[in-house]
Amino acid sequence: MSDITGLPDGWEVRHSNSKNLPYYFNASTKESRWEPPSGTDPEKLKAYMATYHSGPSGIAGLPAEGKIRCAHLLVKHRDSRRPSSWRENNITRSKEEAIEILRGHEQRIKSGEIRLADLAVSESDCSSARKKGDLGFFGRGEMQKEFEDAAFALKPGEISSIVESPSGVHLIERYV
Ligand SMILES: O=C(CCc1ccccc1)N[C@H](Cc1nc2ccccc2[nH]1)C(=O)O
Repeated sequence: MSDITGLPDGWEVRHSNSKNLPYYFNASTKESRWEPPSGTDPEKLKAYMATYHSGPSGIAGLPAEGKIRCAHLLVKHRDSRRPSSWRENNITRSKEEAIEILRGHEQRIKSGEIRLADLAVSESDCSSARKKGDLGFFGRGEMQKEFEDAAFALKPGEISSIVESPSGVHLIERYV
């Protein structure tokens, strides 16, 4: 059993956005359920939920358990889910062209010439551009899977390689 959550080994608490409710998920068996599994220590679980799942940012602005904070720079292309943005009403570039553009941004960022946040303001096709690409805190289950997996694989401070999602191609920087 996990000392932190009180749940049996392998089980974790996740957040259902659609129902805005916590649910219980076993990553190895892929089981999920609305009620804690048998073998849970109810007092430990109650304390854990009170601390980490009390609201979007948990206690005192700390990220609620399982939440991370990222910024990203998105370049859309004609096959993006929504090939339009604040930058360009009708985006017709190909995915290959989008990747080339993002490679250029990646070189400038990784050489230290400019920060991702400062380039996102003018170059990102996401509405978060006006917030320097900052997406705020999010947990698993809140973003497109390809984006989520890449973001959660980063350590705080790390910048991803080029990540493809239904929205386009991204560079992701994990803050917290
Ligand atoms: O969905 C949004 C808004 C994202 C956002 C989250 C939190 C704060 C501000 C913006 N924008 C889409 C483009 C887009 N697709 C994404 C997929 C994953 C992460 C960020 C993304 N941004 C679009 O503009 O088409």
